[in-house]
Amino acid sequence: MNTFGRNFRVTTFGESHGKALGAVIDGCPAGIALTEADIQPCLDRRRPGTSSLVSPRREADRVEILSGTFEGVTTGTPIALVVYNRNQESGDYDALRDIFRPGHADYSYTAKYGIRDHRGGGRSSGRETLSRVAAGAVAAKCLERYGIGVAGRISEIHGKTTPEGMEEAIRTARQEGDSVGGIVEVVVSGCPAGLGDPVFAKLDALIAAALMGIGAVKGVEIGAGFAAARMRGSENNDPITPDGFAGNNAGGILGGISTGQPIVARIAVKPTPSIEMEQATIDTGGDERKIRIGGRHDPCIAVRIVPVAECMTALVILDALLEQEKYRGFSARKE
Ligand SMILES: Cc1cc2nc3c(=O)[nH]c(=O)nc-3n(C[C@H](O)[C@H](O)[C@H](O)COP(=O)(O)O)c2cc1C
Ligand SMILES: C=C(O[C@@H]1CC(C(=O)O)=C[C@@H](OP(=O)(O)O)[C@H]1O)C(=O)O
Repeated sequence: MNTFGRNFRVTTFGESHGKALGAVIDGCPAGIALTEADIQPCLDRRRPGTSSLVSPRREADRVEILSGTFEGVTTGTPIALVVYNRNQESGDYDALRDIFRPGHADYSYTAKYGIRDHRGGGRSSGRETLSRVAAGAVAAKCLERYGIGVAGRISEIHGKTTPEGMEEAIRTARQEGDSVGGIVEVVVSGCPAGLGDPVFAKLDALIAAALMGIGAVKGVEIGAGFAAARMRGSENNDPITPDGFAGNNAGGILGGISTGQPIVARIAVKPTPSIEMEQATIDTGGDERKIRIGGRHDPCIAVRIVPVAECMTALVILDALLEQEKYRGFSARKE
């Protein structure tokens, strides 16, 4: 499955070491002002090679809009977005052709397809997320019309919560040929009450699926999340007052439907699987092997995942908003 969403439908294509990656959006409302300049800043925040704390792969990640706009405005037809790969250096992966990297998707990918593009993980590469960010930037532009914003931040790296502590944890891990994980928080502001379904397509379920669908995300919590399991009802319930909710343990969602409060989601991001430190694994023939992984890798994916998490959340919120407009539009016509 390479398509996401019910109304604002996004199909992504491409591989990390192929010719290009991109997205096709079907269902974008017409009349939204949209040029590459609306998308590029999001891609710039995600791209590798921007500091010593991220993968040194040098990619400009310039986006081109191929279709779906006329004179800088969306036409309601499919929007195709493309970014060409320029700095693959696929030779880094020659030694990994027949070896499964622990923690990456090599083993399970082979189990599923029986064939694997070993260069950079192919479709399972974190680079695929540039396609979602490009599409998410368009969603965020649409959400501006409704006064809805999505903002993410790193709240923790390897247990450290100060900027200095986080940076040191990453640098130390990298020096030791290792990697670290972290926690990223995403907040949706300005979201109206009433988005999401009471069953199945609950807004929290959709957000969790969207965020868990990003590589390296191993946990999602909404509002108080796992901490709620250690509270009493009297502590966890957000009192309702004539002026609104006093507290937001619910994270802006009750019964799968937005309450109008900020929507708060947090994700647990695992340490980068490709590390230089020696690891035990097997090759495609099932024989024991020891590997040290070279090439260009992120020492901490949490650093780069922030715009990806924001964009996936924006896609969910816009999709839910368009869904809600169907209901509201229908009942308005009945009146
Ligand atoms: C933005 C981003 C950057 C990533 N960078 C790397 C990397 O440099 N090296 C690596 O081994 N994995 C990296 N990953 C993680 C792998 O893509 C991911 O762990 C792998 O696909 C296995 O999927 P899973 O962790 O969800 O099980 C990155 C993921 C994201 C989202
Ligand atoms: C290139 C990006 O991140 C890549 C994500 C990634 C992986 O295995 O997920 C592995 C590395 O790429 P490669 O070894 O294929 O050059 C990272 O640099 C990007 O996000 O744009």
